[in-house]
Order: sequence, then C-alpha cells, then structure tokens
Amino acid sequence: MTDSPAPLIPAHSWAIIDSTLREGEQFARGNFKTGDKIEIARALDAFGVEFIEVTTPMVSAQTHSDIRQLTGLGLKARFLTHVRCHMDDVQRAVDTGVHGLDLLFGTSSFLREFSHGKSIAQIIDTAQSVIGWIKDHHPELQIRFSAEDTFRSEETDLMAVYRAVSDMGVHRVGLADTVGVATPRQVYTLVREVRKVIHADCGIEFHGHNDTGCAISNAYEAIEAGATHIDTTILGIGERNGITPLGGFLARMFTFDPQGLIDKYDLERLPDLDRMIARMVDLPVPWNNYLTGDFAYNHKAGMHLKAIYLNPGAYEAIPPGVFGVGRRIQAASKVTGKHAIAYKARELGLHYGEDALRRVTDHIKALAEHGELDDAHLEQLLREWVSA
Ligand SMILES: CC(=O)SCCNC(=O)CCNC(=O)[C@H](O)C(C)(C)COP(=O)(O)OP(=O)(O)OC[C@H]1O[C@@H](n2cnc3c(N)ncnc32)[C@H](O)[C@@H]1OP(=O)(O)O
Ligand SMILES: O=C(O)CCC(=O)C(=O)O
Ligand SMILES: [Mg+2]
Repeated sequence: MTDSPAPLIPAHSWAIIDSTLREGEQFARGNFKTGDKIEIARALDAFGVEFIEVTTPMVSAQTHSDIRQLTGLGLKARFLTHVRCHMDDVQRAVDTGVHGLDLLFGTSSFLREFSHGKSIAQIIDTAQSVIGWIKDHHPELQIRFSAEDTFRSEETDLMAVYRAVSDMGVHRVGLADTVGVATPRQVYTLVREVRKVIHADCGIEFHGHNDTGCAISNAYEAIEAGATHIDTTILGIGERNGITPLGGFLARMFTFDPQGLIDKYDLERLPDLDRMIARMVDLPVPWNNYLTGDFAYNHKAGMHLKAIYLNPGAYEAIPPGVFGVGRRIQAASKVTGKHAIAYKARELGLHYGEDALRRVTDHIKALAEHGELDDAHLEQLLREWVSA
C-alpha cells in the first residue's frame, strides 16, 4: 500500500459561510418566515456547513427576534450576522447570540459617492472605532471586515483598509465581487496581494456574484490564492441573479479532494437542500443545476453510452450517488448507437446477432427522428424484433 498523494486543494483548507439566510433574503423571492428560517438553518447544520450568515437585526424587530431564536437552537454551525460598520448596528447585533459579526463598508467610488458618502480615511477611522469597541466589550465575538464592491475599488485604498483592520485584530477580511464583474485571474491576483498586507492568522473570505457567470470559478481562484472562507447560498439565490451556489461550489471542490468533502459534509442531503429552497421561493430547481438538476446526469449520445455502460467515469467527473442523485440513460433517441441498444436488450434477456442489432438500432434511430421513445416502447420493439 502506498499513501495517496495529498489533495491539490485539501477540503480542510477552506470553510463555507452559507448566506441563504442573508444574501438569500435579498433574492427576489426570498421572503422567509420564522419557520422557514429555522428549517433552513437546521438543514444547513445537518449538511455540515461551518457557518450560517443571517441578515442584520436592523431590518426589523421580527428579524432581531428570529436571529435570537436561530442562535438558541443549539446547532453546531456558528451564526454570523451581517451588519454595517456602524455603532448602532453593532450594538443591536451583540445581544443576538451570534458567534461573530460580518462588518462591511463600501470602498468603491460608486459606493462612497452614492451609498454612504464617506472617504477612505473616514472608513478607516470608523472601522477602527467600531472594531475597537467590539474588542473591548465583546472579545468573544469573531469579527470580519469586508470592503464592499472590492473589485471596483482602488487597490491602494483596499490595501490601506485591509492593513488597518488587520492591525486592529479582525479574524477575517472579506473581498466582495458585489456586481459580479471580477474575472478569475483578478480574484486570484487580488487575494494574493491582500494576503501580503494582513496578519498571518487573519482569514480571507470571498463573496462572489454571478452576473457574468464567474461566481464558482472566482470562488475557486480565491481559494487557490489563499482564501479561507467562501460565501454560498443554496441554489445560489441572492440579489439579481445571485452568488456562488452551494452545490456548484461543492462540485468544483469535490474534484480536488473527494474524500475531504465526504468527511466534512453530508453530501447526500444536497438534493433535499435544493428542493427545500425551490419550494420556499416557489420556483423549480433549474433543469441544468449543478449535480441536482433533472438532466445533470442524463446520458444520451451513442458514443457516450457505449463508454458509460463500461465505466460511468468515462463521462462523469463526479459520481452522482455521492450527492444522492441517480443517472439517467436515454438509450432510445436518434443519436443512440448499437452498444446502447445491445445493452438494453441484454437487460431484458435478449440477444441479437450483429446484423439484427444493426437493423434494430437503425429502426430505433429512424423512429426517434420523430421524438424520443419511452422505455415501454423500446422494450416492446426489442422483443418484437428479436422474434421477427
Ligand atoms: C451588497 C449587499 O448586499 S450589502 C447588504 C445589504 N443588506 C441590507 O440592506 C440589509 C437590509 N436593509 C435594511 O433593512 C435597511 O436598508 C437598513 C435597516 C439597513 C437601513 O435602513 P434605512 O435607515 O431606512 O436606510 P436605507 O436603507 O434607505 O439607506 C441605507 C443607509 O445605510 C448607509 N450605509 C450604507 N453602507 C453603510 C456602511 N457600510 N456603514 C454605515 N452606513 C452605511 C447609507 O448611507 C444609508 O444611510 P443614510 O440614509 O444615513 O445615508
Ligand atoms: O459583506 C460582504 O462581504 C458581501 C456583501 C454583499 O453581499 C456583496 O457585496 O455583494
Ligand atoms: Mg452580495
């Protein structure tokens, strides 16, 4: 026996902050009631996510009381609340029973001009007094500071902000691709730069929107560059078209360290998580959803089917059973081939000679020009042709 090589990106080098109960509430249809929130939190905890981020208690008295209820559930996952870097918000958040505060302050010129109106010097000043207050009065709380709209901010501004908050002793800094514009290479480069100015024990969190379709690749690049925490939501729900989806992110990371993921999370629960959120937002799970979409494991073309029957790994990067889903073999279409038909026949105890197999395959392909044949039709045909 030889030891297996160390995984390229070990699963223990990063953690998930699932934000379905924060970013997900900002999704068009994310109107979770207290009962929904409890169901989501319990399901995420059973799945094994390390952190659950919830909305700021500043939203309403109901939200404040919901957070207290969630943190009182006795779950293993740790709760974080997402608050503006402002004393009013922080003081409202500290008695909610959360494990930590996710502070944010927009650093791009867009947000400095149109959101809060503060200069970089004022942001640093405020951050220092808010962080200082938390450290003095609630040293038990984890503190994260994120520069909202990081990827449209000036690099010199960012470095000044990150250095200052790291010097104040925050546990993590956050990089947020708020409008989903960053490319994977930009994410990689910036995370590397940030790593150089913060303390060695300070974590790096990445939050990526999917407006240009890069949310998963950007999360992956962030980890490659040294990020320690990734924000996800179930099905990727969030503002506009959302953020890095939990399932898609896990699919990406599974390819680097399958066993690490199996050890950390109860992966077979993923389909239930996706269906739960689909039900709550009253939308179907997308047909092409990572891992759990109806057709995520559909195999159709003859060349694929020949190999799939011999070894599914020939056309699957990730075995579906690990994530609690099954594969579908679509044998009776116009793009099928003789190997798939022979296999289907064998399943029925039927055996064709080479010529007969060619003829029945061509017949099925011709019929399927008008649409797919269902299983019953295929079986009937195979039985008829073997005795014809
Ligand atoms: C990219 C993101 O997803 S960021 C997170 C977004 N999350 C939320 O907005 C949480 C839900 N929000 C809410 O319930 C409300 O917006 C509240 C309670 C936070 C604030 O409500 P209101 O006081 O009515 O203000 P409103 O929402 O209209 O405007 C935002 C305010 O936040 C201020 N603000 C924005 N960012 C920050 C910040 N990082 N630190 C401090 N203040 C900030 C703005 O200046 C503005 O305050 P102003 O009116 O004094 O200028
Ligand atoms: O706090 C953060 O890091 C992320 C905030 C957010 O949702 C965003 O910038 O899109
Ligand atoms: Mg966001």
